[in-house]
Amino acid sequence: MTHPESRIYIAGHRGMVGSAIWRALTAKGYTNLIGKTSKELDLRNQQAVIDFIDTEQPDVIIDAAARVGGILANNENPYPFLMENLQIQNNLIDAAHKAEISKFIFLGSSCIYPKFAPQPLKEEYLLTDSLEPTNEWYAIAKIAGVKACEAIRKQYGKDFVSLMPTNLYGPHDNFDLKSSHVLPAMLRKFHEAKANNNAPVSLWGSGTPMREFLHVDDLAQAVLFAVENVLPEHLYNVGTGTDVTIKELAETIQRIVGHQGELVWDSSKPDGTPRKLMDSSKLQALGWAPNYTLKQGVKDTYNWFKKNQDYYKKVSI
Ligand SMILES: NC(=O)C1=CN([C@@H]2O[C@H](COP(=O)(O)OP(=O)(O)OC[C@H]3O[C@@H](n4cnc5c(N)ncnc54)[C@H](OP(=O)(O)O)[C@@H]3O)[C@@H](O)[C@H]2O)C=CC1
Ligand SMILES: C[C@H]1O[C@H](OP(=O)(O)OP(=O)(O)OC[C@H]2O[C@@H](n3cnc4c(=O)[nH]c(N)nc43)[C@H](O)[C@@H]2O)[C@@H](O)[C@@H](O)C1=O
Repeated sequence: MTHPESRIYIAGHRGMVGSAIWRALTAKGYTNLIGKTSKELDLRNQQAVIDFIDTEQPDVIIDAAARVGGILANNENPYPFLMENLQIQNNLIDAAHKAEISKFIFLGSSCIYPKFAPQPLKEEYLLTDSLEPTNEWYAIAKIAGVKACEAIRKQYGKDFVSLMPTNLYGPHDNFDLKSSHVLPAMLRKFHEAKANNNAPVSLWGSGTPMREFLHVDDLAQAVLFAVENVLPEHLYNVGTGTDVTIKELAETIQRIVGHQGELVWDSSKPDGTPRKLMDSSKLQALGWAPNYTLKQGVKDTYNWFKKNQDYYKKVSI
């Protein structure tokens, strides 16, 4: 069992997810959190990861480090999204296994499920059909991570568990317009267009795909739940259970930002998967539940965005 002095290593602690987990654990009284930037420890370097885990001997490892991006970044960078994610997670999982670390929490994504699987997506639909082509490279890496943790759990009885979040958003998101996900991209586009005399806003695809959005602080509570409990199965979906069309999302964000111009849909950009609503009832039955509504979450993120004008100007990948 974990306790406030447990040594917990959060890989990717500066990212949107890792920083939310750090906040949640700190608020709960955990005092021995360990974090390294990618400059200090490149997780693609196997020997460096082995040495680091051997030296630090954490009680728990949370893998929130990955090469992450929206639909276009995934589609245009298949090799790094496949290979860097395999390298990062393989190095962490294998070093943790060899150093006898007893608890490991792996973060995947809802894109691991087949493109046309029945909705809502249940954990058992994994590997029942083919993937969405815009992100199959990333999805295959994530599926390998789920399977590596499942294999260690099955063969050695260790508490290695995988959480599959739906599309996330919140403080410290990536607001770069080329590499970001849709929600931060819309916040920035509407904000800048409003300041530019309510200029038209160009959005990608048809607006008809549906997505489920979870505030990152709600995901962090799910990770905290997995830190503090031994979950009985190897794989859990983490979502709200509600989805919206991309057009509905645009209208919600447009209202919150107060933009009054036109919306233009750029059909040269991909739609991606038509729908990926998850069934998160397994984790909810154990006791986790989300708190934010989409409206509250978007308002919270927009406030954060306005206070951090320099942050979102970070360079693209
Ligand atoms: N964003 C989303 O909508 C979703 C995210 N997820 C999952 O959550 C996890 C975190 O995503 P998110 O927080 O959004 O991503 P971010 O891009 O915000 O953060 C990723 C983190 O990974 C670290 N990292 C990347 N490459 C390396 C490397 N070679 N060595 C060491 N560290 C590295 C970065 O460290 P540094 O800052 O030091 O460079 C960064 O802090 C990922 O596993 C992702 O798949 C799942 C579903 C949806
Ligand atoms: C989390 C998840 O994230 C990715 O999958 P995705 O959900 O398709 O990603 P997305 O957020 O970028 O787009 C969602 C929808 O929104 C539309 N859209 C409109 N206008 C903009 C826009 O301005 N930017 C972006 N990025 N999308 C836009 C866009 O065309 C698409 O229809 C994968 O990386 C995958 O690997 C993964 O795990």
